[in-house]
Amino acid sequence: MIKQIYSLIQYDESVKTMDAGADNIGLVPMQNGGVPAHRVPLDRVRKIFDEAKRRGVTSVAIMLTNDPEEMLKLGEEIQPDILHIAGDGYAADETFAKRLKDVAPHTKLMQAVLVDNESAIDRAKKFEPFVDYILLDSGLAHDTGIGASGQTHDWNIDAQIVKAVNVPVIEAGGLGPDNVADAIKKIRPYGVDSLTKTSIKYEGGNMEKDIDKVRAFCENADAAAKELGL
Ligand SMILES: O=C(O)c1ccccc1NCC(=O)[C@H](O)[C@H](O)COP(=O)(O)O
Repeated sequence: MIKQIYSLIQYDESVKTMDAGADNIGLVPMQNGGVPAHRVPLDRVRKIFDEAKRRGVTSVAIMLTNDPEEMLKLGEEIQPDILHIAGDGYAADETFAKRLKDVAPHTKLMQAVLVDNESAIDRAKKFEPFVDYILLDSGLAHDTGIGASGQTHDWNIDAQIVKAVNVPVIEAGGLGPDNVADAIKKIRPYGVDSLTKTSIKYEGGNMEKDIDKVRAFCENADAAAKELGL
């Protein structure tokens, strides 16, 4: 079971998050979009992703800009393991996937799908031919994009999507140590993601990871997956 932990800002918390069991770590490289306090300067992104690579942890660059040219430029500059499109104004298409391969040949593409009703099943299927991962999420966040809401959604729809698409699915939206095992049992995803419920949030959008919660999230996810033989 892949445990994906967002959104890292500082180098030290990134190291502690990897020590606590994260398989994928995600952050928002400096861009025109997203919560200003979450944006990470590119020199720090490189330092964090270099450390992830050294440990065999997967690096994810979260795209909240709605400009595909800016996404491709960031992909080329950073060469992350995964580029995750999470904005609500632009979704990947076949042309984007090909252009990303040209500029970042080893970077996989993850597309967020907003699960608001059953039409999400067809929307997820549309991405299947050209993305490497689908992330199912709640939203919309009050400030931007799909996600970071801390809210769950209808898991029955997610379970249908996991069966309907032939792409690894990461489950997101309101997951924390308390409910990650239930989500895995109900949905049987490839991976699980957490932001709000494994973070301490401060005024002005500042936040840091709560490492005890990150560790509990990873342990509970692994225990549920083991119980199910996943
Ligand atoms: O990572 C961010 O800063 C972010 C900001 C605005 C929208 C989405 C963002 N991240 C996308 C993610 O995939 C989150 O981890 C996912 O939405 C889960 O969030 P939560 O429900 O808060 O656990």
